[in-house]
Amino acid sequence: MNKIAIIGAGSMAEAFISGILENGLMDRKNIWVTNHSNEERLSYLRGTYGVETTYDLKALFAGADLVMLAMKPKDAASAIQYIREYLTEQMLIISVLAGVSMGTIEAIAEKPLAIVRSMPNTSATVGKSATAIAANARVSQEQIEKTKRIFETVGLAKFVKEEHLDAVTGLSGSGPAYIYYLIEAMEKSAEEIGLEKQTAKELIVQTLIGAAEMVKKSTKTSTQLRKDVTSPGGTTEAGIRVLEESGVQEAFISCIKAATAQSEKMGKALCKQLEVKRS
Ligand SMILES: NC(=O)C1=CN([C@@H]2O[C@H](COP(=O)(O)OP(=O)(O)OC[C@H]3O[C@@H](n4cnc5c(N)ncnc54)[C@H](OP(=O)(O)O)[C@@H]3O)[C@@H](O)[C@H]2O)C=CC1
Ligand SMILES: O=C(O)[C@@H]1CCC=N1
Repeated sequence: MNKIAIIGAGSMAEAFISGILENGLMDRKNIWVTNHSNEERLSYLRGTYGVETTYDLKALFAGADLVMLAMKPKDAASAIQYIREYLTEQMLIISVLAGVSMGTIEAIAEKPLAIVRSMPNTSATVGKSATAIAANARVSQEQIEKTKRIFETVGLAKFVKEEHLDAVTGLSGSGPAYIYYLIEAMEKSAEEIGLEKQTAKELIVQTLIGAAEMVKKSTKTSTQLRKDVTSPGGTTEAGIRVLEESGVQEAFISCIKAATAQSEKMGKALCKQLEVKRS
């Protein structure tokens, strides 16, 4: 791989920089990063990872065959407009923007582009992202393979149809937050029932890892695995009864649907913003 220009220097950008370097996929001198205006952040990335940082667009894009869009969706229109003259059809554009379609990116850039749209999650920071990726028709087989290699440096990478990416965003993009929410509840209850904080944390973490491994490796369904824990008249039955009475499973389903709808809404809002600008 030649050179990547990363536009946006936040947590997602850092996860990819770290993953690419740890896996020896690219030389640090070929990873170039820019952001809107936070020079301190660029200095941190330069100091920590030895990557190149700049606000000089000519230098940023010179020889770049990969461009990663890693700003917030609300900043996408202005950021892409700002760099559009440097984007070419030969480059591969990798987007991690929630809710922003490949068509919208081309519309902002006002030119056809080879784009992959992805939805990773913050577990990319520890190489454990669950990432879904879609590619448009201009992306070559070689670029698909490149993309897969890049995303596999931060975890699991699965190709899906673009129409499924909003649902993926609601499910696994936001997913870590749902799990942290559950962990918060487990931590609070551990404190209330008098368990020592550090011990409780270790037990909670191992319980989550163990349950995840069971779902991954067992041939049983998650429903069956839950039933296996639940002895008749026992503790789990008493606990699950409270969850059922409180409609917790339905609430989780509504939560994922709401996040999916929000991803769709964010994409539409950006389209509207563009229409308003043009009219
Ligand atoms: N966080 C998450 O869980 C996930 C996020 N995503 C997606 O990843 C993207 C990035 O998220 P995250 O890393 O959390 O965001 P951060 O807020 O951490 O970082 C955003 C970065 O974008 C930069 N930026 C803003 N405007 C511009 C511009 N005009 N030109 C260049 N850079 C600009 C900011 O620079 P400055 O600091 O100078 O303003 C900052 O470096 C989002 O689109 C999000 O939807 C995808 C999956 C999961
Ligand atoms: O909350 C968000 O919009 C981003 C996208 C997926 C996770 N975080």
